[in-house]
Amino acid sequence: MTVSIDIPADAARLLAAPVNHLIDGADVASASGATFPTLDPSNGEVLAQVSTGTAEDVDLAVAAARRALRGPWKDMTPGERGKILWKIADLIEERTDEFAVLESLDTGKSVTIARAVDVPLVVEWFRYFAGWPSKLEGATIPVTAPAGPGKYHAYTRREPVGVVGAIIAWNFPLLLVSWKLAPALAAGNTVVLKPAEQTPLTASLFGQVLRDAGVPDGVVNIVHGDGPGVGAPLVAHPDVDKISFTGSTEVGKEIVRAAAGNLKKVTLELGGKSPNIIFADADLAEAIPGAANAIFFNQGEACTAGSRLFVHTDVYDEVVAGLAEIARGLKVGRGMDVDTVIGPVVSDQQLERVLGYLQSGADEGARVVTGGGRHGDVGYFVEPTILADTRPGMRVVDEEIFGPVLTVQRFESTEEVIEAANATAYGLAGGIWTKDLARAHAVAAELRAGSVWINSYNVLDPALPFGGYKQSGWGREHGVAVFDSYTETKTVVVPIPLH
Ligand SMILES: NC(=O)C1=CN([C@@H]2O[C@H](COP(=O)(O)OP(=O)(O)OC[C@H]3O[C@@H](n4cnc5c(N)ncnc54)[C@H](O)[C@@H]3O)[C@@H](O)[C@H]2O)C=CC1
Ligand SMILES: O=C(O)/C=C/C=C(\O)C(=O)O
Repeated sequence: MTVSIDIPADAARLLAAPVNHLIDGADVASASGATFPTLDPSNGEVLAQVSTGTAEDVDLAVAAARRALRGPWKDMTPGERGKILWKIADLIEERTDEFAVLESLDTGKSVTIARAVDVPLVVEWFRYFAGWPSKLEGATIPVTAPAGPGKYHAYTRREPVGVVGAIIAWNFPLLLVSWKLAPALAAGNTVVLKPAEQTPLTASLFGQVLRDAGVPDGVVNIVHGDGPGVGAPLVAHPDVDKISFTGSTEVGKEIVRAAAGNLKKVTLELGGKSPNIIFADADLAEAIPGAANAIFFNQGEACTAGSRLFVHTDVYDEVVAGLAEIARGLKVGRGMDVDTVIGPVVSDQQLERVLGYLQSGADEGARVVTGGGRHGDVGYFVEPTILADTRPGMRVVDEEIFGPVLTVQRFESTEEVIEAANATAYGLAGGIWTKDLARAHAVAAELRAGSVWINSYNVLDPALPFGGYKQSGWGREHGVAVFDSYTETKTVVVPIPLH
């Protein structure tokens, strides 16, 4: 019998009222008064009405964020900022069920996974960055030119970049909020957040948490709406100092062009088509479920998804058979059913995209081992799919699908698989499964990717730098590395006369 989760009372209240913007600490409707519906991807029904932002709302939010840079936020000690970030973590943790349910309803993902993975990770992200405000140090630097040593005292300060525009995607809506806001706030910036139009709910609940945590008005502003209506004016805004973006490579390129007006800083966390390599000596009892999880986690809607599997020819048939057995056993269903593993993809548009890829794979000669089509005829469900005997040049191999679809290719030599793994426009992540750790490290060094997991996959941590080579992005998120893009370094020089 399928057990479904009930909607907690607080979450139900949020769904009943219009989901508004948060501007200068106030819950406000759009200047235009317009709204749009956010839908439940398991059945296409309306979950809530959301205010539709425009450039006018963006202007108000940016002005509030600019003012807040000069307000009480600026005068707080690093310790006070750290305490606020820790408080945000505590409040999210207390409201785990509410956040998990809203995330599941809005994205379609499993509520069980949202509760066990998404929300706890968000809490960890805020706790990790709560420790950083007091550790953002400059340096004292000895100078040689133009004067001799000892004549000048020179030091650096780490200062906030200023107003950050954070534009995020729909696959991990709350987690992406934490990836952008925790470091931005730790460094003393103020923020205008634009959630994805498909998944506005947890950002709205997060807005309530901010007030309860004592974040001063205007430090974080949230404007809902679509890319052209809200994202584009935010990127083009002359009073925004930095854009931090997670989404498609195509929009990432548009953002780079649009940010040129005031040469605002841009960091991009974009798409991927990550290789996952199983060598003949791998522990297949680990590698096969590991490869399945690498693609099917979050319905394949993960930028890091291990979507191109390379298997040594000696174990190819065994691996493909093992993967097919796992894929056939995955429970596809509503995210709100506790035993669901594969929920619907986020929207009808995403469903059409994924089905289009499945059709092109079939047309181009991929062998459908299991899955290959839509699951049911209500909601946006896709069957967990394994396409074997695929090759470069097929769209399913070359392009990011962002659904539960794995392509499998055969290889014989290490050199051959390194070349094939790197033959992609992307460079976000990769996986290597082998008992030969010397080979694993050698191959890890050759992969052109920002994260490589050995005998594991998708291990993410707030302390570990994360980002892409090639067209997977610019800059690094998480860890100390993220502060390169959330702070400006100021050099201060003063003469120190001897008398
Ligand atoms: N790197 C990642 O984690 C993600 C990658 N994708 C990839 O992108 C594909 C399409 O998904 P979409 O939702 O259409 O991604 P998208 O890149 O269009 O949307 C991501 C965010 O960018 C905003 N946006 C769209 N156009 C904009 C513009 N001109 N200026 C500023 N902001 C803009 C959207 O409103 C949303 O908040 C997916 O199938 C997947 O391949 C999608 C989501 C996340
Ligand atoms: O593994 C996780 O919990 C989260 C992964 C997030 C991404 O891969 C993403 O942002 O797409």
